[in-house]
Amino acid sequence: MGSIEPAPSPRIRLPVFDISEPSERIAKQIVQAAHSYGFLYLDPNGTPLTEELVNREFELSKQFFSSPTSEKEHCKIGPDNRGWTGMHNEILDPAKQRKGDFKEAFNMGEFGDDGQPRQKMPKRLCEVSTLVHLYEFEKACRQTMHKLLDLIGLGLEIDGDDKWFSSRHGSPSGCTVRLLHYPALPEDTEYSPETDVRAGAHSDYGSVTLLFQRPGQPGLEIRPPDGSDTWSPVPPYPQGYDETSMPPILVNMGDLMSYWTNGLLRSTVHRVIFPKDTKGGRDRYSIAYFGHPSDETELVPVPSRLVREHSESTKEGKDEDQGSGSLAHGYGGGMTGERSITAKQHLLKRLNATYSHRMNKEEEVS
Ligand SMILES: O=C(O)CCC(=O)C(=O)O
Ligand SMILES: [Fe+2]
Repeated sequence: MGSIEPAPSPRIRLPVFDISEPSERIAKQIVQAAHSYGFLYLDPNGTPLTEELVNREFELSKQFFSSPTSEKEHCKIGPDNRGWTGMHNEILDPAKQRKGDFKEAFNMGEFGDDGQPRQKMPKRLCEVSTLVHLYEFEKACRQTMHKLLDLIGLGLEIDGDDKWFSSRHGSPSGCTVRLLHYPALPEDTEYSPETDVRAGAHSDYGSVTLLFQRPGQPGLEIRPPDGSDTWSPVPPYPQGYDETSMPPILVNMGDLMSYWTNGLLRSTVHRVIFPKDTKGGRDRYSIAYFGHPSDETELVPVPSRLVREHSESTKEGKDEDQGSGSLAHGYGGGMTGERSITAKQHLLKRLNATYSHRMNKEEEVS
């Protein structure tokens, strides 16, 4: 008898928000989506992230990843979480994966106020006009994050401070632009779709993540809100979206946002798989902007009636696990036990966990 096909993934319809005219109504809807799904789409309209800016970032990403391994190795990732990490070097869900993620990535930390990078940059990304662009892209991501955070603050009815979140997202911080490349699998490669994945199940560490996807390069899946042990695809274009323009920006809440709101905002577990129909025959490129609060921000409870009410209603509940792949959401049990760690301590804690799973071997990028 042939093998049994896994049950089809339930489709969920994430809302798309146009924030060109921010309002209380939109703010409430964003908070609702961040609570229910932990994920939502942003129409680039109303953000400084133009098609030109995003396309250029992807072009540079392609150029960098196509450079020889020896060049990329000059900028190998270190404990500061900046630089290049090669194929199978990270394993995001060690309990489930047979081998490391089928991906390579390049992390860029914050640029200085002078527009210069604070890390060793690869040859391909060193030209003056390239650095100017990379700085502009990072700035546009930061501005978009601030606008989104102000809407989240408004939707959460934060006591007397419209900029509660954004004023806590300055510099220095762990904010990172991450270029990602998931190479196509050669035709005859043996792989098992459930254990060999492009990025294992995980939740993000920071406050909010912006994710840029490319047309025709699907693969991202999230745990559905009902907590079931299935996966729902999050395609580059949501249903009914005008596919002649660039894909909307995907936003998700990270562990820190969940921690800060005692789980009111959901840090949803997600993964990236090889598309089932093309048998992994196509490369996927994506770009993530991981938003983090300023390093010294103390993670005291968010002063919001809604967060307080949520905390009351879940007081009886148990602490949740931290980012396990089998859960619908990540680290949400923030307000119990010891508190008041800083954003930097929070990030280091999570990075240390990842580092113990990073394999310190020489990588070959095929
Ligand atoms: O490539 C993607 O779609 C997602 C990447 C991701 O989830 C991550 O790097 O945290
Ligand atoms: Fe992620």
